[in-house]
Amino acid sequence: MKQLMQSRNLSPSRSHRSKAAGGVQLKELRQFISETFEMSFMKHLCDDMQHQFVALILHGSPTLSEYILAMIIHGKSNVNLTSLLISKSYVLAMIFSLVEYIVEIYFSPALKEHWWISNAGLAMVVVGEITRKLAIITAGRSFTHLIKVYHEEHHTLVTHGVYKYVRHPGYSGFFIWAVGTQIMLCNPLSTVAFSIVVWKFFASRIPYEEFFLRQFFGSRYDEYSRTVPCGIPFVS
Ligand SMILES: C[S@@+](CC[C@H](N)C(=O)[O-])C[C@H]1O[C@@H](n2cnc3c(N)ncnc32)[C@H](O)[C@@H]1O
Repeated sequence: MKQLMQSRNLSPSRSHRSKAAGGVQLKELRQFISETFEMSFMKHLCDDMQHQFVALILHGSPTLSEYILAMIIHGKSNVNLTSLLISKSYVLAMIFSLVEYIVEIYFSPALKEHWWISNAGLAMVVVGEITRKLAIITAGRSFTHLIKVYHEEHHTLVTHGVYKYVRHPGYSGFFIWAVGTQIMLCNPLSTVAFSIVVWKFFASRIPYEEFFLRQFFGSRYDEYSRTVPCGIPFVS
């Protein structure tokens, strides 16, 4: 900044030398402040574009790796983009999060500089991602992206590994990951919105999924659900 001021002949000693030149100096000073503000905004935007790029990778890589994993487990012909639940609401949520991020970076860049909050969000993203991937690998062919409403021969009840601790580790992982992405971006509105929307989605999906699991596995599933918690807060 000192260099920039010197290059524009705006060092304080020089600016106070002549009262006559004061008007011109003031004009230049105003211009300098506005340029500096623009530069600092551009700098924030550039820094945060890197931040967004990381966020984009953190959004994209789980989806891509899940797609590859699903192809390995279920076979290429049984997997397509709709089976990965990339819905209109999901895309809208991502756009909302991006808009919130850009608006806040413009009007309140300091909001995005709480690094401990951002790092806590990153930790949630990693924990969520590992939990979900463990669930997919543990359940193997029993983990289908669309809820099974007919029992198939290969569909066995999974109660080991991560399923020993929670009944829906795939959903717990997704929930932690989704909220974590918004905490990582220091997006307060999207953090609340993602928590509510993702929670509501699972709160209605889980009873439906468990209705069929009870039909397929009867008393074994009853016993399992009695002893193992759901894995989504306030859903029993
Ligand atoms: C998207 S997967 C999600 C699995 C599980 N809800 C989770 O969060 O890890 C949905 C499919 O998994 C099956 N599923 C869920 N829990 C299961 C379990 N414990 N054993 C076997 N299949 C299960 C359901 O029948 C459904 O077709």
